[in-house]
Amino acid sequence: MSTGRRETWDRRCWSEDLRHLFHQFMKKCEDGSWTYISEKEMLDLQKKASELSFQNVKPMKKKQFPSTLTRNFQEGLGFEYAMFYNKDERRIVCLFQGGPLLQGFPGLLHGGAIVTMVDYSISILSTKTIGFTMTAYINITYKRPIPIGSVVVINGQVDKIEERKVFLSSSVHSADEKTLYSEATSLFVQLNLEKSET
Ligand SMILES: CCCCCCCC(=O)SCCNC(=O)CCNC(=O)[C@H](O)C(C)(C)COP(=O)(O)OP(=O)(O)OC[C@H]1O[C@@H](n2cnc3c(N)ncnc32)[C@H](O)[C@@H]1OP(=O)(O)O
Repeated sequence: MSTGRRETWDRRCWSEDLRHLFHQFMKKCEDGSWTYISEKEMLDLQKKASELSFQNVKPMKKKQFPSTLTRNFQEGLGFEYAMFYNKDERRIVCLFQGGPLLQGFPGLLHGGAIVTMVDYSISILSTKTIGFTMTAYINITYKRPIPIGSVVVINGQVDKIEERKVFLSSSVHSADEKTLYSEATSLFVQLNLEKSET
């Protein structure tokens, strides 16, 4: 099934900064330490998630699952991002450019949009680390406001795994790494599908 979106490097709405960082990370993928998480992989994850049955939620009918929140905006107006995964280091990097529909204070990104992108990035990391998980909590500290249209780098890492619990920390920096915008700590819990199906 098509996402209706082209792969990221085709997007005209990307700023020069985002394109530059994207190509830097694609270079890091050449030795296999990092992998780019493609639109197809994102879509496959979303599709698999839609087929799960847990907490009395019935699986969705095949071919009737919507995109995740972050892909439901017209190109350039909402969440523009690309993610890279480092399996050995249990890390994820999300290059993120927030568009005008994500505005809070005039000219600045809404805090809800920022935490959405952080949460989604680390949910991909925790899911790739131990299987499907949900956010139990995410504690975010906003240190500096993020201008609409600027490019930020979200770094997420797994700090600790205790059975079904994955503890993660994350940060949001400017592309030049000089400004720390936000920091977060979070717990994701692996879905207990057996328990929820009973
Ligand atoms: C592929 C697409 C992915 C996109 C996902 C994007 C990320 C999201 O938006 S997820 C949506 C937001 N999150 C939610 O809606 C989750 C709502 N909460 C829940 O459903 C449940 O509380 C859930 C699944 C987190 C945990 O429930 P359950 O599986 O029954 O676990 P439960 O047995 O209660 O707890 C397991 C362990 O976690 C701990 N735990 C659970 N919640 C918390 C919490 N909030 N704080 C601290 N510890 C917690 C428990 O204490 C327990 O620890 P231990 O094993 O040491 O005793």
